[in-house]
Amino acid sequence: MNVMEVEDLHVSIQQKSILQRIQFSVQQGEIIGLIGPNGSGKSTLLKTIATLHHITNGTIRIFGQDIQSYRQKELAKLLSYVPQDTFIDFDFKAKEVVYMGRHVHRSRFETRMEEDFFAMKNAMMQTNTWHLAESSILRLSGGQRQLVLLAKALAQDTPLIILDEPISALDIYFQLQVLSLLKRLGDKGKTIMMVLHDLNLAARYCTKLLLLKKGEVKLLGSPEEVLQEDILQQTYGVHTKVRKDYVTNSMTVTPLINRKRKEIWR
Ligand SMILES: Nc1ncnc2c1ncn2[C@@H]1O[C@H](COP(=O)(O)OP(=O)(O)OP(=O)(O)O)[C@@H](O)[C@H]1O
Repeated sequence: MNVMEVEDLHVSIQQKSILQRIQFSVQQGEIIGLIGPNGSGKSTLLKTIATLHHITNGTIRIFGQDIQSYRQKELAKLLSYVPQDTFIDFDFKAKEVVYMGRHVHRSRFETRMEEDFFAMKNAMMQTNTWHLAESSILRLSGGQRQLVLLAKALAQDTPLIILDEPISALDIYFQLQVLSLLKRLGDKGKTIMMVLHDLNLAARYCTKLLLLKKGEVKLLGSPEEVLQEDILQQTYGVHTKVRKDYVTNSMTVTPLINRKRKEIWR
């Protein structure tokens, strides 16, 4: 089933073209790793899908319907989004932040139901944050806050989950916990699209990689198809060695000194 189709998408911000001719589709259960150099447009693409940026041209369809024709609440039942910046300025308990993910399932004056409690608790258990439920979000570490915001997205219980660098503040234990949780969700039919900078983890946990360069899709394919030495050289300007890791059985990328560019670091 086609969960998302993006057709000839162009996005300009303040008259500057950021995304051009973006075209791809995403099927149910896929875990798409959005990769590409700094400034290539990854966050802009996710924000545009989350309707935070105006579409200059083209179409994004979610479950066959143009995202611009959805009412906000309807779309929030289909798509949850966790931004790169997880700063929260209000003194909420962590569990209250996770409960916010449930708002889309209730009218404004409706009280919380038992199922909201279970969705909140389950999301916090899955992300190893249940012990932080009563803590103020202001007193959590950056990594703990990132996990709580992931829990909020899980509590929202949408078929499509969009995450901007969901493991950027996490130690290696929690990186693997989160990525294997997302993989299990993918196996259960959730569709996930996330920005990752770590190409090795992207190769290991994503079913497909979408490579952006200068606001355009350079390639969409399996990790084997996308992570090729010449493609990485052209996109990142870095010489790499790519091979299959015999422990994880996934592609692994080793960046090497780029002799041609005479870089000064070693
Ligand atoms: N609100 C904005 N106003 C003006 N320019 C913007 C805005 N947001 C992003 N840009 C520009 O759009 C381009 C793409 O930015 P974006 O954040 O999407 O890149 P990215 O691939 O997510 O980068 P990174 O890997 O560094 O997070 C950059 O040149 C950036 O300066």
